[in-house]
Amino acid sequence: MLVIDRLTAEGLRIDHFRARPGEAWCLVGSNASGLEKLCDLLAGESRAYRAEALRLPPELGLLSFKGQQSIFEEELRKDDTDFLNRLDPGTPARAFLTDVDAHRELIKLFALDALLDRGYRQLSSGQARKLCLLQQITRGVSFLVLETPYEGLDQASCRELNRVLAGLRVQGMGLLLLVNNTADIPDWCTHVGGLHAGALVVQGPRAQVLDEVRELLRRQPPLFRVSVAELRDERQMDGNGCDNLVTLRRGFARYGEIEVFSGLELTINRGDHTLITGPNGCGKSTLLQIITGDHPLCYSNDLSLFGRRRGSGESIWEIKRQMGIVSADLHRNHRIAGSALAIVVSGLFDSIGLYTRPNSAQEQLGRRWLARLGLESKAGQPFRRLSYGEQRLLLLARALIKVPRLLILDEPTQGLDESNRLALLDFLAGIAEEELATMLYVSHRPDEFRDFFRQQISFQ
Ligand SMILES: Nc1ncnc2c1ncn2[C@@H]1O[C@H](COP(=O)(O)OP(=O)(O)OP(=O)(O)O)[C@@H](O)[C@H]1O
Repeated sequence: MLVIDRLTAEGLRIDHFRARPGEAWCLVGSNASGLEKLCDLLAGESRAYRAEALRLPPELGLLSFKGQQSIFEEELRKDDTDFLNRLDPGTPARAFLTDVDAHRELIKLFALDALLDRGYRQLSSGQARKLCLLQQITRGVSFLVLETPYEGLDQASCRELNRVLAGLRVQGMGLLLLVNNTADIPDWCTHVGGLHAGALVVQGPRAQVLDEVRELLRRQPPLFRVSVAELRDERQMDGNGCDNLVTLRRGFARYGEIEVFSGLELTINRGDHTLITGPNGCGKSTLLQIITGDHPLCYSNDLSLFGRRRGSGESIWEIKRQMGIVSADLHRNHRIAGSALAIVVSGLFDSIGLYTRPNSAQEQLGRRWLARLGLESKAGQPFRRLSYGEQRLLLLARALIKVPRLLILDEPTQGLDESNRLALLDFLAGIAEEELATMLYVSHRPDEFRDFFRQQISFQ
């Protein structure tokens, strides 16, 4: 049983909460609701709280964005590439799991069976997330806390996860899900609660409180409030006038002997907003990294960007100057010290972190962006200390600050709550209407497949 009584911490207050045996809970809250703070407390990462009681089940498994980031950073620390004379693949996936043989079926359900000998850092973001989920599930704990567990999973994996969790519940596993979109409240939850402005304001049996919880989230105004009209005036580049932004002929990607895709034809002219879909691990991020120049295969592919053949003497900075990028990879690589303001302004320099002193106009522009995200009071706070959702908003601002010609958005709404997600999508629709930028957008969520996309690349 999980017990919380009279708990207060910065940004969080819970008077009374019980997750009793036989109950399956889902707590819902927006990005600023305190949900992530609660997750930190349950993970034992924050000791700055006072409580009459905070009793956690003795065998507790927990999946969170922060936990996943720690695994990634630990893998980087252990990297022995310099000593090995070859790329260090890192800890193999199987080492994260308990009793692989006993869990073969489960591992297969999540399409990880062929990847058990692959290093953690060689997994796609969805594959890594599924591995972290299975790491917790296979440990045989009696209680699981999962922060937005469906995020980043393809549709088939979401369905499987739902089925698996429903089964675990029937077997007596205690479950507490923390989600920020009401669409992610699973049917099998017996109890639901809602956080608002740092407090658990509603909780109870699902049938009694579900509508109230939904309404709570629906009423929450988004932090992301950006007007497309303002951006028109802030546009800094017209480019070289070339309408062709990307042409990839017979595109291919492989890692060693393993082919990811081949024979891919892609043409993106100005206004050809392109949606990329497909299951976890099919090559969506690899394709985008080839386009952004963040993958070594960008040189061996027949690729032209902004009218110039890649590898014809242009600098990567000339290319990056015309792109704005948001991805899970970029997010997890933001391990640098830097304030919220610095991260936003770094978008003008295309660097991870800020190494050039911005002039006052650039700084003012950065502050304007923070205000548009409702984060102006956090300008000086370290990026890494902000919540995952706030970090994601800052990375969006970093990508948008120069109003680039090509916006490359690889699951940009990860970590955003319902209202911010909708606000971002409406904003992108406005960008498309005003022809301010052309978008290349990866998503697993059908509710993000908006009308403004003019073409779709669907990997199988
Ligand atoms: N460094 C690497 N070495 C070997 N294989 C890799 C490496 N990086 C990625 N892969 C593999 O390449 C495939 C494509 O990965 P990619 O990240 O492009 O997938 P994705 O479609 O973006 O997946 P997701 O939906 O999970 O984000 C995956 O099967 C992944 O395991």
